Amino acid sequence: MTATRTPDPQPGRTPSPHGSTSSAPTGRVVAQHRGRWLIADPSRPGEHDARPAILSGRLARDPSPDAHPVVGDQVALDPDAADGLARITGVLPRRSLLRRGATDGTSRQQALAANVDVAFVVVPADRAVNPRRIEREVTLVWESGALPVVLLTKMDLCADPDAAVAAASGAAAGVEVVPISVHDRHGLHVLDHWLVPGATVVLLGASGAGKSTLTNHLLGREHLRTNGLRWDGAGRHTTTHRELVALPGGAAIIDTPGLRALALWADGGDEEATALGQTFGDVATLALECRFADCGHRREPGCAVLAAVADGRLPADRLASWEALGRELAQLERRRDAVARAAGKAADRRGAKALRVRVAEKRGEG
Ligand SMILES: Nc1nc2c(ncn2[C@@H]2O[C@H](COP(=O)(O)OP(=O)(O)OP(=O)(O)O)[C@@H](O)[C@H]2O)c(=O)[nH]1
Ligand SMILES: [Zn+2]
Repeated sequence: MTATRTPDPQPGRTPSPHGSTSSAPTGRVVAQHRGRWLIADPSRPGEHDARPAILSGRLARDPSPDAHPVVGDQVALDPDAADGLARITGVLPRRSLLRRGATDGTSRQQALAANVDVAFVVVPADRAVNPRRIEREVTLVWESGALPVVLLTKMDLCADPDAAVAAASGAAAGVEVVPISVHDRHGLHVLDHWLVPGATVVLLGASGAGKSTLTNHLLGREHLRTNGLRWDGAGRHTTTHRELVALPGGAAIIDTPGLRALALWADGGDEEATALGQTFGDVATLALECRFADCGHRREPGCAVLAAVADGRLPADRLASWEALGRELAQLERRRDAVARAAGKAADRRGAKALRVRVAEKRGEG
């Protein structure tokens, strides 16, 4: 990723959600809290000078999934409300959208962060690398439209660095794997590659993986001391958590509760097949060699996937994981709320595809 993007629209003048040019002011959602959204000037992402806003009546009544803004969104504003509180009138087209599936067994989803460019999948190397978890998280990131990058953390505590890198690389075909240690300051400069001005990043990963340690390193001490988010003019602050925060070099990081450990969510259509195929490129490539185009890779004659398992080229666990994630995605797809299917998805999907094409081009260049 060598080209520097300028994702933020020019302050004050951006395409409206409907594509026409509008002079409505815009801003970026840096935090969301009990019916209030904290909006920053798009030219200065981060918590500084952010101001509170609520949804316009029309937007508040919009029932379509993903209609309401989340952290990272670019929004159109009506600044002229009589009570001095800005109204969010619309959400501008998204480059990506990270969602988490419902934890209650329904097909309800929750959008967590928008316009994320790069998701660092944080994997601790002080213990055995878990390829199944990497497969899941990388698939979810591809699905969102962001670019996944695997960070192997705590390399200073890693017993067998080569084996850890090999295990992580094997789980995420085609995804860059970066070994780092915040403790030793090892490998951290490599992250500058993605932390370009205007980029938005998130860290995903299990508890204890090293996300906070890395976030604090990236933010620097200065930011930690002034971590309060302003919600009103009365000097009240919330200090419970960070949301979207500007990094010293001009990138921004989104760190919200619930984003760190995501359940898989399928977007429907061909998207999940694409995301799965990107994570499991090796299996997908093998499957092209199966005798039958609709091979289920169970007991079919001439199955290239089973042949690869039999002679050790493909770990049986990886095949099982591919099948399990495929089943999970198919099940989510079946349970999906019909409303969600119909409403508001097309624009999202086009955005995700466009970004994926850009990412693919960039990876091809590099
Ligand atoms: N030796 C060493 N320890 C590290 C490194 N990075 C993080 N740790 C330690 O690993 C532990 C977990 O790190 P955290 O940053 O709290 O992990 P987390 O992913 O934020 O965990 P949650 O907040 O539970 O999601 C802490 O004790 C850190 O000090 C590193 O590079 N080297
Ligand atoms: Zn097969």
